[in-house]
Amino acid sequence: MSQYSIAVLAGDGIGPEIMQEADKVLSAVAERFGITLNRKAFPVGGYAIDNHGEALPATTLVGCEQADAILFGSIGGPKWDTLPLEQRPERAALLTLRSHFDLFSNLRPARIYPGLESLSPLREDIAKSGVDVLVVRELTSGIYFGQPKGREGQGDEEFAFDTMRYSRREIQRIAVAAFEAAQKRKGKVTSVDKANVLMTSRLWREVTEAVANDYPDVSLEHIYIDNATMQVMKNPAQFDVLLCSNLFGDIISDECAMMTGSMGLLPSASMNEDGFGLFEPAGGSAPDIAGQGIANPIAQILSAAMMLRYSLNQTAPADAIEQAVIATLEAGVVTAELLPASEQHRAASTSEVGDEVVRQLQRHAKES
Ligand SMILES: NC(=O)C1=CN([C@@H]2O[C@H](COP(=O)(O)OP(=O)(O)OC[C@H]3O[C@@H](n4cnc5c(N)ncnc54)[C@H](O)[C@@H]3O)[C@@H](O)[C@H]2O)C=CC1
Ligand SMILES: CC(C)CC(=O)C(=O)O
Ligand SMILES: [Mg+2]
Repeated sequence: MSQYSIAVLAGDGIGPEIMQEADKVLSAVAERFGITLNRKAFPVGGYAIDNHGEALPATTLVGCEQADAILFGSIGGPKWDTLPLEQRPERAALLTLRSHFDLFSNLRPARIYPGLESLSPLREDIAKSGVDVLVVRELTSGIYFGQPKGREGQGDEEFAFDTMRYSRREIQRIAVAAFEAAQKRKGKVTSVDKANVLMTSRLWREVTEAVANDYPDVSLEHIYIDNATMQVMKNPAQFDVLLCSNLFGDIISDECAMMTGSMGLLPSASMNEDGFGLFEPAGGSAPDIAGQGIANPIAQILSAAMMLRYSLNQTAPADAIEQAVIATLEAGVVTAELLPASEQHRAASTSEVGDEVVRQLQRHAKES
């Protein structure tokens, strides 16, 4: 029997609430497909600072090293915002994990499913135009990691600086990931940059064009980030794979999430060259809605599906979860943020959505 070990890092804010629903779904899918998914929870983020004195305790890192994959919730929140940058949960835990495991390839798929266009805030004709975008974001370099960064000077002369830095090798490997993804999709890569002002973007263009020569079946176009944010609203169906640096991918993937209706719908996979990965919702800890039982658990559930697909090579269970999620949305079992003000009375809670995904999984098992 296939057996896997998963390090579960729920984190802060809505993290533990939505992780509980992903856990239910993993139990159901394991039972249906006869696989063993051993999950072990580890502290991370603000919770770990409060209870263990640091955002990424050594036991958590070792637990992740010993696992086949990491299922991550979200971290951070107002309570830890005033800590020095290097101690904050986002940098001390999440960026450290990404860097430690060399998780350079971040996949963020955003799709408006036929029949579910009403969930999108986009105008109906745009929502119905066939929106299916994969953001491929470089995740371990660029301005989030470049050195030097810091603050110097005093008074009005005080200044702060970050360094945006990319090597040829770093651009090349994420470009290859984008082209290979495009080969399995519609065969189009749109590379997002700011080559009219940034040196890193000029190198980015040069390298992506060189990589494109190895993929004659995939077309490559370039777009400036400012125009890209506009085009995603105006005509998202023109895009297949959006290849982005760390910063631009962070920004545009939130926009792509909203195209589908909610930040709470967008899962992500962060992979290294060995196929090891961390799987997490693209959004954050949502402190504005945490603790109310109203957060959308779908991004966390779909992240678990991506984990099964990409790190554990369990395609059928991953497909089954994705189908159960679509069936749940089609059945209208959705959290409040997906509904207009006039329909708030029919909003489902976080756990009701998780229960419905499990029910749909079990229903489809009986039918098949
Ligand atoms: N991977 C991670 O752990 C990330 C952590 N963060 C951290 O999270 C905290 C909050 O950051 P924000 O900028 O507010 O971004 P956020 O993504 O947490 O929230 C932005 C908006 O989306 C909504 N939202 C997000 N997830 C949702 C869900 N599952 N269901 C329904 N609505 C949802 C929130 O309620 C909020 O209105 C910060 O401390 C930030 O640094 C931010 C992004 C990623
Ligand atoms: C800590 C941040 C870089 C996380 C984030 O916003 C993201 O990965 O989308
Ligand atoms: Mg982000």
